[in-house]
Amino acid sequence: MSLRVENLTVRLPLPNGSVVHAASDVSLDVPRGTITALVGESGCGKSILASAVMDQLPAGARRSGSITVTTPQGALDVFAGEPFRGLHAALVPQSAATHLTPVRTARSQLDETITTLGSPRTSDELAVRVGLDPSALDCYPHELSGGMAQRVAVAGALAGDPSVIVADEPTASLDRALTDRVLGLLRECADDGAAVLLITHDLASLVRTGVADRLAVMYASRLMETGPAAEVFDDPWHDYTRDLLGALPSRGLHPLPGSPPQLTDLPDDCVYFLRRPETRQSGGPTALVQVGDRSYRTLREVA
Ligand SMILES: Nc1ncnc2c1ncn2[C@@H]1O[C@H](COP(=O)(O)OP(=O)(O)OP(=O)(O)O)[C@@H](O)[C@H]1O
Ligand code: NI
Repeated sequence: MSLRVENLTVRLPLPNGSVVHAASDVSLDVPRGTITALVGESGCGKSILASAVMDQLPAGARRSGSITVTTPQGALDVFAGEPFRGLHAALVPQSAATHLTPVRTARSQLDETITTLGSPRTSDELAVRVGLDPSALDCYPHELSGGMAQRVAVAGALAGDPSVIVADEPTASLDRALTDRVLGLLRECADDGAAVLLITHDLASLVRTGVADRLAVMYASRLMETGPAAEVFDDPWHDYTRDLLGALPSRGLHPLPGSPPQLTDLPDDCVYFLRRPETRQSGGPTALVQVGDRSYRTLREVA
């Protein structure tokens, strides 16, 4: 019941000949019973990592490395071509509204998921699990509020009792109260034994709810820092993490300098220094260095 990403590199060739560096040597462990939050600015590669975990990379993607989902029945290589989606690993999509078909009730869509997966669950049982009155399932998606639709999507993800849950911006369109409910739901899934990868750029909610056990910070296709969430929030080691946290309203709303880089044909060097020349940190090949249960990407000092 865990997720292990090892040395995952994903390259997306574009028609114009350039190549998007969507993930570069990413290694990440999400043990059972825990939530790891993957954060970073728009376009840094978070959703590509989610797609890789679900073996749903865009056509033409080149990848190396491995992703293993450990289930009660054993370890499963997600790139081996065996069916596993929904059963061993499930995705909670960003927008339930676009995920659900408008012409059928929530119940009929949930029932279809249950049947396809051969799950012993019932749609009423799943509705209750996610805090929905079962009668809400008889609505069409447009009759549901954003928060209710999102809970239907979570119910669908839970239908197969997955060992691994990947939630890609599951609270993007929700207000604070509903955000906290959906995050609370993911917490319950983890407490029941799932390994949860929560992708979000809503750091404020993470700080407020304390829902994440661990934090992984991504920048320009690479992990910059990982560690216990509370420790990283209190004492970020990498400049990028520090700047990202400094942009929070509770920490002074200091905007990050510049804008995120294009991910086409990135150098092997660490690129955050390009946005922060005053840090006097140069590029040069970098590495993620492990110190206890934390890790951070090293930068070479300018001599
Ligand atoms: N199908 C695709 N073909 C080519 N490039 C893509 C494709 N999907 C994503 N990319 C590129 O890969 C990089 C990573 O994208 P990704 O969607 O993973 O970012 P993200 O961190 O999830 O951003 P956001 O927070 O906005 O969702 C971006 O540069 C994006 O433009
Ligand atoms: Ni994304």
